[in-house]
Amino acid sequence: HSVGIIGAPFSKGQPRDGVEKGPDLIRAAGLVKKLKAQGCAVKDYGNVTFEEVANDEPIGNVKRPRAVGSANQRLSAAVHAVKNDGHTCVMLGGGHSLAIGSIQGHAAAKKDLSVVWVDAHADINTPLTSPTGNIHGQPMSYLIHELQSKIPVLPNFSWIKPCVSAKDIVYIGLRDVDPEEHHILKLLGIEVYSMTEVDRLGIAKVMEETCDYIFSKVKKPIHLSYDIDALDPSISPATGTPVVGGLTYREGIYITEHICQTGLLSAVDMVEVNPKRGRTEDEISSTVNAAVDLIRGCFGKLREGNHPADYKMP
Ligand SMILES: N/C(=N\O)NCCC[NH3+]
Ligand SMILES: [Mn+2]
Ligand SMILES: [Mn+2]
Ligand SMILES: [Mn+2]
Repeated sequence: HSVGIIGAPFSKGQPRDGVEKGPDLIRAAGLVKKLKAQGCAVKDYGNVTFEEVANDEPIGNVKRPRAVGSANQRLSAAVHAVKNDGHTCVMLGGGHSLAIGSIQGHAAAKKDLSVVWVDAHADINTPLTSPTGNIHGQPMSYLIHELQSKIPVLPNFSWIKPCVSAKDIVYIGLRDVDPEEHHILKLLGIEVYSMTEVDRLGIAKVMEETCDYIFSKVKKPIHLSYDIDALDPSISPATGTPVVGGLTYREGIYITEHICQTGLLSAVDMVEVNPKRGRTEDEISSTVNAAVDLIRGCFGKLREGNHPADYKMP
């Protein structure tokens, strides 16, 4: 596996700061070294620098539109470059509003994508349905062809081109969905494996059905957007909007192992790690270590163990 890492220390899609510390915390936990140890070629492209935007007044109830739009435009260019260099892109957040730039930049390089969104939340409010106006609850709405008639003009958002079809999206882990989002999911017929389906089917069947669904038509590169709050707060408490009844560590890892074995993973986001939301160092390290382990699972780490193809027994 050839991996390109981008840090996106950005928090303005949501009201709680601290999430901008995610990229460097994940690096400090040894991500690059561990990926190299499991046989990956890794290039760390560093952190995207974001411009300060003054007087970023809300538009309607959409908060910090100019900062979020500008940050995602820069992130989009960075992801596009990593893909053009031939790597699988790992975007370390930062808040989930960054999926706008990550998916846009990925689509600029790869055209048609499948999106697997692992999250307690659907993040599919439009600017007009969002109860809070926080853009990290809205990123998908800016990306989906079928929702474009519902998106108003926003400053610094004009560069965004819708690039994902509703039929190419699968959600896993949902358990805190706004009524307006639920209506959108049903209206668009988007494939959803909420925690109910995870309980009913078990994670193996969920992943089998997910892959059957996204491969039922032509096979497309996979964009895996992983919000750490998909995991149960007992594992990943240091995050902005924890929700009880989440994925176990084992289920979370199974998802990444299964996606890896498809051979189609083309970009992964790991977002919403927020050290300021951990009450103890242990809570922070549990959250950060889970993020690292999930990424390692995306790139071939198996719980049965691994050994290099060229290993020669002494
Ligand atoms: N973690 C969050 N999204 O994934 N928070 C914002 C969405 C709340 N409805
Ligand atoms: Mn955000
Ligand atoms: Mn999210
Ligand atoms: Mn979430």
